[in-house]
Amino acid sequence: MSSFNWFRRGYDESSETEDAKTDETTNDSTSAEAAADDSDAPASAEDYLAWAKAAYQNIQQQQATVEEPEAEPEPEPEPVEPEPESEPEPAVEAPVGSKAAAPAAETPVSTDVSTEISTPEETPAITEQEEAEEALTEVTPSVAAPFWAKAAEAEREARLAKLKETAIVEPEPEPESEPEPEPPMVMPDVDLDEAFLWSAEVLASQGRRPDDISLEEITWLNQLRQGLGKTRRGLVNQLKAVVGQGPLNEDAIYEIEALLLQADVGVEATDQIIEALQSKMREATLPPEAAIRYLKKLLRQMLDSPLEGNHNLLFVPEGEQLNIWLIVGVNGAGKTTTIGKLTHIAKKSGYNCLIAAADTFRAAAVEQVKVWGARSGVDVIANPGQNTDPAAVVFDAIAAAQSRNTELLLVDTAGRLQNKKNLMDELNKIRRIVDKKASDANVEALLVLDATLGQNGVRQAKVFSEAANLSGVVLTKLDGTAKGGVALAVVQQLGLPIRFIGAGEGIEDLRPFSSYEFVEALLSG
Ligand SMILES: Nc1nc2c(ncn2[C@@H]2O[C@H](COP(=O)(O)OP(=O)(O)OP(=O)(O)O)[C@@H](O)[C@H]2O)c(=O)[nH]1
Repeated sequence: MSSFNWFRRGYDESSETEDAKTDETTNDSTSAEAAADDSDAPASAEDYLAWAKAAYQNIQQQQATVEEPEAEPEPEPEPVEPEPESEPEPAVEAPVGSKAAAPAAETPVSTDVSTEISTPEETPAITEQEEAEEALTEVTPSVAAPFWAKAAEAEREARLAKLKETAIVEPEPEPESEPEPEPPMVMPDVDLDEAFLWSAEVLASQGRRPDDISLEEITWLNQLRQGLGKTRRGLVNQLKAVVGQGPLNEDAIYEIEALLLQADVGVEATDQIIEALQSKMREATLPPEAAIRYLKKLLRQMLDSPLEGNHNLLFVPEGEQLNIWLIVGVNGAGKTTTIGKLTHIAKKSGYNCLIAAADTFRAAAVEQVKVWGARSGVDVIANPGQNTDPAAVVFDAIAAAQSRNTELLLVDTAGRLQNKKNLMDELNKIRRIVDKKASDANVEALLVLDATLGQNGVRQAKVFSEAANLSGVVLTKLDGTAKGGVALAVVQQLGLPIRFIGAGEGIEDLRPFSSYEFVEALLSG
C-alpha cells in the first residue's frame, strides 16, 4: 500500500566511495574519472542530462498511473431515444476505501478508561489518494432503476426489435473493436527545469537509478535547496569568491573561517575544518574546484561522524515490532509539528502508528497533537485531565499500541527547561515505564531543535543530551534561516547525528537527513 518508503530510501554506498575517491584526487582529474567508472553514477554532464530526462519520463508515467481514474466502463447510452433520461440515483453505500469504511473497531482492548483516544475519523484528513479513490467510487452509481425508467427501457427494446425486423439482413460483422479511446494523459505537476536537473543530479550522483525515484524526492530536494538559500547565499557566494581567486592559500583559509563562524557552524567545528584545509593545502595545490570538493567532503564526514561504526545509517522503525520514539525538546521548537510530519511519512511508508500525548503540562499541547494526529490520520492517546501524569499516558499508549500491533509509537513530551533536574526526572520516569511495559520495544529519543536559534540551540541540546539518552536530533525550521551551519555545530559539539530535517510548516516538509544532500544543497544549490 505504501507508495514510497522514506525511511528506507536507497543509497548506493559504492557511489559514496566514488565520491570520496574523487575528492581525494584533488588536482588529479584522470584518477577522478577512473574512480567514477566503478559506480553507477553518471560520468558526464550529458549523462546527467540523460539521467534527468529518464527520471522525468518515469515520474510522468508514475503520475499518470496514479492520477488516471483507470476504468470508467461508461455504458454508452444508445443514441436511440431523446426520451426523458433517467437521472442516475446517487450511491447509497459508503464509498469503498473511504474513511467511513475504515475499521473503526480497531480500538485498544486494554486501555485505561480515563484515557481518551482521539481517532482521526473525527476530523478525517483527506489525502489526494483518498480523494482520487472517492472520485473513482463516485463515478460508479448504484443502479436501482425506478419504474418509469424500466418502462422507458421496455419501450426502447420494443422499438429496437421492430427496427431489426425491417432492417436489410446483412451478415456483415459489426465494426467490433472501436478504436480504443486513449486514456487522457495526466500531466504531472513537475517541469524539467533547472531545479529538476539539480535534484536529479544529486540523486544520480548517489548511484540512484532514474526508474527508482519519486516526485516527492525531487520536490523535497528543491525545498531543501530553497530552505538553505539564505545560509548558502551568506556562506557560499563569499566562499566561492574567496576560493575562486586561485589555489587555496592561508589568507583564503582565514576568510573561510570567518564565513563558517557567521553561518553558526561553531568554533570547534570551524577549527576542525580549517585545520583539515590547512594540512591539505600543505600537501597539494588546491585549485578552486578541488577546494570546494574537499570542503564538501569535510562537511559530510563531520555530519556522518557520530554514525561511525554504526551501519544503520538510516533511522528506520524496525518492522514487525514496537518502536517507541520519545520526542523531546523545548516548547516551540516544532515537536508537535514534527510528530505530525513523522507519522505522516511513517504511515505513507506502510507503518502502523500511534501518538501518545504525554506533554500534559500544557492542555493546548494535547489539543495541538490531536490536530496533527487528525491530519496524518493517526490515533492519539491522551488523558483529558489537566496536569495528569505523563507516564500514565505513556503507559496507556503502550497498552494500546500492543493491543493493535502498532509499529511506531511517537511520544510527545513536555519540554520545560527551567530546571534540568525536573526534566531529567520526568524523562527518566517515562523511560522506566517504557522499559517495564515494553521491554522488547526498540526505544529511541529524538531531540527537536529549532535551527533558527543557532548557537543557543546547541546549548539547549546539551541540556537535553545530559537529561536523556538521545538517539539524534531533528533540526527544524531550516527554511529561511541563515544559520543552517548549526547542523555541524550540533554534530561536532554533542556527537549527535541529525536524523531528520524540517524545512517548512506543511505535513510534507520533514524528511530523513542525508549529509550528502544537505551539503550539496548548502554548497552547490
Ligand atoms: N518555518 C517552519 N516552521 C516550523 C517548522 N516546524 C515547526 N514550525 C512552526 O513552529 C511553531 C511551533 O511548532 P510546534 O510544533 O507547535 O512546536 P512544539 O515544540 O510542539 O511546541 P509546543 O506545542 O508548545 O510544545 C509552529 O508555528 C510551527 O508551524 C519548520 O520546519 N519550518
